[in-house]
Amino acid sequence: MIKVGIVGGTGYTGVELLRLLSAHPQVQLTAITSRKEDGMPVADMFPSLRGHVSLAFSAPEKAKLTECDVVFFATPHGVAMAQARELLAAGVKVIDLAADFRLKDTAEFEKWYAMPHSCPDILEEAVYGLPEVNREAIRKARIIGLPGCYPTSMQLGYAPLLAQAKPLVNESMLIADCKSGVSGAGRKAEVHTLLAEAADNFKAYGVKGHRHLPETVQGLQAIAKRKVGLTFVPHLVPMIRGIHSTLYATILPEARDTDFQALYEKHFEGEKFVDVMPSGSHPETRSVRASNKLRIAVHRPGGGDLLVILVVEDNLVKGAAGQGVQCMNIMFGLDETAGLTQVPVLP
Ligand SMILES: NC(=O)C1=CN([C@@H]2O[C@H](COP(=O)(O)OP(=O)(O)OC[C@H]3O[C@@H](n4cnc5c(N)ncnc54)[C@H](OP(=O)(O)O)[C@@H]3O)[C@@H](O)[C@H]2O)C=CC1
Ligand SMILES: CC(=O)N[C@@H](CCC(=O)OP(=O)(O)O)C(=O)O
Repeated sequence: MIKVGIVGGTGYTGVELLRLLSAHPQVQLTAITSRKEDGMPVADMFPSLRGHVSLAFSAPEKAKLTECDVVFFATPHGVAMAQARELLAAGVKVIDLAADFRLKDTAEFEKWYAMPHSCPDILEEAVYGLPEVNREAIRKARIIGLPGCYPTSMQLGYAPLLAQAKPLVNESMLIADCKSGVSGAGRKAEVHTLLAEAADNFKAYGVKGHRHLPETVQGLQAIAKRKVGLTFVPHLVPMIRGIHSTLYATILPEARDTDFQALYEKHFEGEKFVDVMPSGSHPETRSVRASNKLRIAVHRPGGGDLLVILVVEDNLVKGAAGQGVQCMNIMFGLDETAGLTQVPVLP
C-alpha cells in the first residue's frame, strides 16, 4: 500500500483528495493536516466521509509526513516550497496542487505570486503534472507542480492544434473565454463568493492579467515548441463545480482542408480521461461533475475559418485533486485509472 499524506485536508481540493483516495485500492491514508481543526475526526467535519476515513486532522507539525511515500499539498501558494526539501530528503514524493512548482521562470513566479521562490533548484527538477502532455517525465518525477484548473482546460483544448510540426492556426492570436464555478476560489471566506454576491450573477475578472496566463503560455509553448500569443478571460458563474472553456483559433489558409475532428480524435486516442465528443456536440459541466474526465467538442461554425473548441472539466477533479491522483498513479507505476473510475454525477 502507498502511504499518503495530505497537507490542507479541510479545503475543497483537500477533501476531494480524501474522497478519491479513500476509495483508492492501493492507498493507505496516513496523515491529514489542518492548523485550525487539529484533533477533529475527518468524518465529524465531513459526514460524507463517515465510514470511509477514520483518521483525525492533525496540526502540520504533528503530522508524520516523513513516514509517507507521497505527500499532497492542497494549500495556498508558498506552503509546499517551504517543506519540499525536507520531504524529498526523506525519500517522500511531493505533489503540489498550488503554484509553487508550475512556473519555471522564478522572476515570473515572483511577479505573479508576490513572494520570492525559496527553492529554485527544486523548481528546476519539478515536473509539470499534466499527464496527457508529460507522462514520461511524470513517471520518473520526485516532485510535481500540478497545473491550475483553467490551464488544464486551455492546454488540453489547444494541444492537438499546437502539437503539429507546421502551424494550423494563427498561434499568435489564441483566445480563451473561460468560466468557473465558485469552488475554484477555495473554501476560505471571501466576499465575492458569498451566496448574495455570486448567485444570480455573472462577471469577468482578471482581464488585465491573471496568474494562469503565464502558466498556460509556458505550457502551450512547450507543446508547440514555438512562441504562442494568448488572451485569457476568466469569468465567475453561479455554479459550484465546473469549468467551461470556449477556445478560439483562426485557421490558416494552408490548413483549411484539415479534418479537425479527426485530428483531435487521433491526438487523444487511448487517453482514458479525455473524451473527444462527436462533431457538433455541446459538452456540459454536469457531464463531468465529480469525475476526472475532460470533454472536448470541436466546432467550425458555418464551415468558416474560425475554430471553436469547447472544453469542460470539474475544477476540483481533473482541474486539481483527480489530476494529482492520476500523477500519483503514474509515479508509482499503478494503473493510471486506479481510484479514478467514478461516473459523473447527474443532475
Ligand atoms: N479550488 C480549485 O478549484 C483549485 C485549487 N487549486 C489550488 O489548490 C490549493 C488548495 O486550494 P483549495 O482547496 O481551493 O483551498 P482552500 O482555501 O479551500 O483550502 C486550503 C487548505 O490549506 C490549509 N492551509 C492554509 N494555510 C496553510 C498553511 N500556511 N500551512 C498549512 N496548511 C494551510 C487550510 O487549512 P488550515 O487553515 O486549517 O490549515 C485548508 O485545509 C490552492 O493553492 C489552490 O490555488 C488548484 C486547482 C483548482
Ligand atoms: C473561480 C476562481 O476564483 N478561480 C481561481 C483559480 C483556481 C485555481 O486553479 O487556481 P490556482 O492557480 O490558485 O491553483 C482564480 O481565478 O483565482
